[in-house]
Amino acid sequence: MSNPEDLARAKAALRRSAAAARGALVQPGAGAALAAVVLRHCAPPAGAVVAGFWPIGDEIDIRPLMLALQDAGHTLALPVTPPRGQPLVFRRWRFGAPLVPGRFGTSVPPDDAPVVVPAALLVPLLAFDAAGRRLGYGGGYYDRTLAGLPGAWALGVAFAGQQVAKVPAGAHDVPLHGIATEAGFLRTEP
Ligand SMILES: Nc1nc2c(c(=O)[nH]1)N(C=O)[C@@H](CNc1ccc(C(=O)N[C@@H](CCC(=O)O)C(=O)O)cc1)CN2
Ligand SMILES: Nc1ncnc2c1ncn2[C@@H]1O[C@H](COP(=O)(O)OP(=O)(O)OP(=O)(O)O)[C@@H](O)[C@H]1O
Repeated sequence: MSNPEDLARAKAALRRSAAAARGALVQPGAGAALAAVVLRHCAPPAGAVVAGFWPIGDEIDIRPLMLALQDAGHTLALPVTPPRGQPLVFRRWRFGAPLVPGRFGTSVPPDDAPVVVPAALLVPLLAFDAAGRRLGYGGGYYDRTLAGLPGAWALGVAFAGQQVAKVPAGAHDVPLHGIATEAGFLRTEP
């Protein structure tokens, strides 16, 4: 997959099929099961600032996990989406603090919430594979963001059914260190 047009086409096709298939994976209790998996198998380092995200559409609900991490003493942050081509900005947030509408239907902390640099990131995705490759919505936001945070620990979070045999990837795609689902933890770093 060396040709950029072929890669873009393959990603677009997988994006369509993965988005169409994800709705059938949504199940009550998945968010709580995901939280238990992460706390047991791949909890972030004590005290780390953890970037989550406010779920949209059919994404797995990571709010039980974020609440458990806050209760364990972590500072939480949520991404604010800048114009295309720029990395995400993370602002501090805790349960009960306000959220305002952001780009692409996201909910984000207001402008007066302090900007923080996360040491660990919970990363949303449409599809993943056993090598830790991920397919997002196509904005390239997480790839740009992770490229600028080389020391950060990136954990993909998804329904187990979002795994595919192979996610097509190019030079910009930053692999995840692991993927947590409601069914278990898959370590993907070498
Ligand atoms: N919950 C969440 N927050 C996030 C992301 C994400 O993937 N999920 N992002 C990841 O980069 C950034 C926002 N970027 C985004 C870029 C494109 C689309 C997008 O194309 N959305 C689809 C519909 C998604 C759905 O409802 O399932 C669309 O508008 O057609 C969404 C977010 C930061 N915040
Ligand atoms: N670090 C980067 N520097 C420059 N361009 C990048 C970088 N990362 C991604 N891109 C570009 O952004 C566009 C979208 O990338 P890609 O299809 O991998 O998005 P995605 O991973 O599905 O989306 P997201 O990360 O927002 O969830 C592509 O044109 C890609 O070349």
